Amino acid sequence: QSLSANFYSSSCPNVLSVIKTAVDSAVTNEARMGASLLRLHFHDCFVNGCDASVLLDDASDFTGEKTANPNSGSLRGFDVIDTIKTKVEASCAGVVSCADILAVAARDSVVKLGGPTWTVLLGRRDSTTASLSAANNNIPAPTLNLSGLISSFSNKGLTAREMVALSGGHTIGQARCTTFRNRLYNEANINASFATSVKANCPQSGGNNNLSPLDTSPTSFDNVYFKNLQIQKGLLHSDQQLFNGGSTNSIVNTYSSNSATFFTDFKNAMVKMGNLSPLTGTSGQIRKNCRKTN
Ligand code: HEM
Ligand SMILES: [Ca+2]
Repeated sequence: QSLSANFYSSSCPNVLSVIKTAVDSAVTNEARMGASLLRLHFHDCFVNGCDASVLLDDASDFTGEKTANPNSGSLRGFDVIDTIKTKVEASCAGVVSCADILAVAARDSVVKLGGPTWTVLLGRRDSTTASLSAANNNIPAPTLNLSGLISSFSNKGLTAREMVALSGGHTIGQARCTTFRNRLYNEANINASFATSVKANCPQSGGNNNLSPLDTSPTSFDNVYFKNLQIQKGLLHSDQQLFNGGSTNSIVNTYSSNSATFFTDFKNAMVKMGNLSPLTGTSGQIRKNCRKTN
């Protein structure tokens, strides 16, 4: 089976409005939550497909993905997903998957922060297991160079251009000092005054969890991330790799000068990422609680 826009139109007609209301309220309360929900969907889809594996706590028969290196002490938004799931279960028990809730919440987050909208295809089901090792191996690290970033996305069937568009997700949200310290203190392709100001909150030792914004407008989904890359103000090593004289410089230039092109490419790439190996039909299950299998 393939996913479809109207999957819940008779079984749970209000599901999209329930999710939107809850996301709007969570993002109004804390803008960063929109970023966190977008990232949750990405970290779900890159690990054995969009099957809500990222939401599972450790269980007796598997270790969850929450303790994987890219996720531990970093992923957030699980409580918001739980709140949404409780509301959805109240009107449509056992019908809507956690994986679909994540995909819709990611879209609604982007829209709430000023980004493009798109139709989320639905009908994903939830996994009955999780993979710590796949999370460690498949989620790209911020230490990767351009070639590593391109291969990481190409392993998921995504092109270099789609990798650059999706990296534009870093137009919102924050990162911890531990993920960009080496760039601040040891890299040359960084704007000097930018490095100085970020160093103030990310010392050479200590402060691992201190946060800095991923672009200079971290609560607006816009193309400022790409404008920042052009002036060597990428926060992560991996961000600046997209504009470091290589094959993706021209894509960054395009997105920087034309936000409509960025928005179109971003939403198309989000739909493609959202289609990564979903469980459909009778595979998997509809979890009652997103944190554990039924
Ligand atoms: C291209 C490869 C990517 C790498 C190496 C990467 C790496 C990272 C890192 C290291 C952080 C900071 C985590 C922390 O300090 O706790 C982060 C945050 C974030 N990432 Fe990525 N990421 C990538 C792609 C993506 C994609 C494709 C999306 C979504 C489409 C995305 C969305 C986000 C968001 C929204 C945040 C901020 C989350 C928050 O504030 O809670 N990233 N990423
Ligand atoms: Ca921004």
